[in-house]
This record gives sequence, C-alpha cells and structure tokens, in this order.
Amino acid sequence: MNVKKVDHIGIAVKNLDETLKFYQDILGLECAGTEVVEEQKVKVAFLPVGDTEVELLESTEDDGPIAKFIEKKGEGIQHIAFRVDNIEEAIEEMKTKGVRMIDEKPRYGAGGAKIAFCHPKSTGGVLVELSEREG
Ligand SMILES: C[C@@H](C(=O)O)C(=O)SCCNC(=O)CCNC(=O)[C@H](O)C(C)(C)COP(=O)(O)OP(=O)(O)OC[C@H]1O[C@@H](n2cnc3c(N)ncnc32)[C@H](O)[C@@H]1OP(=O)(O)O
Ligand SMILES: [Co+2]
Repeated sequence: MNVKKVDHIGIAVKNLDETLKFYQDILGLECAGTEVVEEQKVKVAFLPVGDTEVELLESTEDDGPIAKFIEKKGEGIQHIAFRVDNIEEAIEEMKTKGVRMIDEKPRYGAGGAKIAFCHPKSTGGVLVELSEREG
C-alpha cells in the first residue's frame, strides 16, 4: 500500500455555518469550497491546512451516516482519510489482508475523488477512508 499523506480529517457537525465561524474566524483557515455529495447525504466544506485538509460534514438527511454518528456520539471527528495512488489496488490489498471494507468498489467523493471506507471494527476503532485524487 502506498499511502502518500493524510488527505483530510472528517468532522461531523450539526451546522456547517456555525462551525465555520470557529475554523475561519478564530483559527483563521480559509474555506476552499463547499459541495453536496448526494450519495453520502452530506454537505461538505473543505479547509486546507498545510498539506492536508479539514473536512466539515453536515448531514442533508436524517438517516445519513453523519446524522447517525451525531445521534450516537455527538459532534466530532468521524473519520480520517488517507491518500493512496491506486484505490482499486488498495481495496484489493485491504481485502486480502482481512480488512472489512464498507465499500468494495470506489465511490464518488468530494472534489471528484475516488473513495472507499474501511469498517472501524477492523481498523482499531477508527473509520478509515481511502482517497485517490489528483493534486
Ligand atoms: C464526502 C466524503 C468525502 O470525503 O469525499 C465523506 O467523507 S462522506 C463521510 C460520511 N460517510 C460515511 O461515513 C460512509 C461510511 N460509513 C458507514 O458506512 C457507517 O457510518 C458505519 C461506519 C458502517 C457505521 O454505521 P452504523 O452507524 O449504522 O453502524 P453502528 O452504529 O452499528 O456501528 C457499528 C460500530 O461502529 C462504531 N462506529 C460507527 N461509526 C463510527 C465512526 N465514525 N468511527 C468509529 N467507530 C464508529 C459504532 O460505535 C459501533 O461500535 P459498537 O458496536 O462497539 O458500539
Ligand atoms: Co471524507
């Protein structure tokens, strides 16, 4: 597996605009854009920090993964995403090594990335996202 960097840290929030006040006005980060990713039932805001990004996630539906996460655990860090150079190969390697994949095929991720999630029960308790994209 060739992990290049931490692509982003995904943070579940109830209200994107409210939380952006902390990241923008207090931390001084810039919001590089927002996007609705229908398949994940989220509205996403990206805030680059050095070589990585903070990804703020607000649910667009009551039954989405972010809504469920907040219901059970409250707001906070929901996943960490690692950048890989070939996601299909990375998924196969994970499976071969016994990791339980939530996604066995890449899905659409924000910014046109190809993404796949690994189940927290087989990663030591962290929801891990694999992400392949340019840049
Ligand atoms: C836009 C995109 C992008 O970057 O481009 C994104 O990031 S979208 C980001 C949002 N999309 C996703 O998260 C998609 C992948 N996520 C999922 O499929 C789901 O959220 C699961 C991770 C499978 C959890 O599903 P669900 O809540 O129905 O399962 P569950 O409550 O039965 O949880 C099973 C066990 O996993 C734990 N668990 C649940 N969510 C967790 C999380 N985020 N981190 C660590 N552990 C977690 C629960 O506490 C429970 O443990 P116990 O049994 O010990 O209590
Ligand atoms: Co993500």
